[in-house]
Amino acid sequence: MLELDGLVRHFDDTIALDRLSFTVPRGQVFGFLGPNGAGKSTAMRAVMRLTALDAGQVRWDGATYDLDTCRGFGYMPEERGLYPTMRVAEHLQYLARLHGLTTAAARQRAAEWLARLGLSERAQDKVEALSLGNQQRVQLAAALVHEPQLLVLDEPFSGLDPVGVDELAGVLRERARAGAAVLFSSHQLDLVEQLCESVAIVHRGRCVASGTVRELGRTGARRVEVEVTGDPDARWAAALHGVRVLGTEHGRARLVLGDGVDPQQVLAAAIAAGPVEHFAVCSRRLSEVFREAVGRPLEDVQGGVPR
Ligand SMILES: Nc1ncnc2c1ncn2[C@@H]1O[C@H](COP(=O)(O)OP(=O)(O)OP(=O)(O)O)[C@@H](O)[C@H]1O
Repeated sequence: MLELDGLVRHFDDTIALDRLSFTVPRGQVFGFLGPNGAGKSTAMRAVMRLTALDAGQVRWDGATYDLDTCRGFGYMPEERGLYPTMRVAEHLQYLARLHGLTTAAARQRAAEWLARLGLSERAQDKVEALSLGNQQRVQLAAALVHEPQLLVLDEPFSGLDPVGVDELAGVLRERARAGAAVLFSSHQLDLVEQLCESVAIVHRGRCVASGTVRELGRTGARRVEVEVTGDPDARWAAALHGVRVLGTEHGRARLVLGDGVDPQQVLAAAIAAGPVEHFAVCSRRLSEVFREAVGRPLEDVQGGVPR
């Protein structure tokens, strides 16, 4: 288990981490979310002992640890750090050796991970000859090559094509099933919602929401998704007390119900407005949880259209 406990980090007048605390259990793919500049990369660098803390502690399996322990972790930094003129396979073997593998094991693992990430044919190419997305795959292979028990990945999905996204999601699930703790940052909330059991949302250096995606979705005002034939914008709902139309998507309106509003009353109003094609009481989406947690309601950001 990885524990971030009251982390504080200042850069001159900027407070990058402001008593940040959350826990990443083993066996989970854990999403680390937050707006630009919220403190995600700084927190990940602190986990890897690459930045000093003004206060707080990071613990792995209950104990503080040194830089040497970090060599056993898998880390993909925000600033990608490969040697451009090294050949892909040679580069991975070199990094695997740095993580303590024997020459033979390094060669074997490098070949396995290149195959897994679809890069076997590029093994003898120089890193700089690869597209950005493929360089990213090499960087991921570098974080995975020693099959670490803790993976810390800073925006690992950015720049990957949809096949690459699926492959990486599969790899992260597999590592978690093998007992590793997997912490990654992302701005792709739909992907995080599908992939992660739990998330932490950081804003201005503080954890403003954390828990399982399911629990977080259940908190807050209830949502209703409804489709009335001929009225995709749910004009009928605007007149209902305590009901707000968040937006429409594919002909279905998403409504927020205030305290004490009974979904059955809303259903009755929908039926009165016309034939009801669809009606469902639903949880908050992660994108809605996120926007509310960072203080930017959905309608302020997207003109009311949920995505
Ligand atoms: N080396 C540094 N010197 C000065 N300020 C820094 C430094 N590193 C980070 N900061 C500041 O700390 C705050 C947190 O930055 P950080 O990079 O951790 O955010 P982030 O959540 O990773 O953002 P993004 O999603 O844009 O990558 C920002 O205000 C940033 O400008």
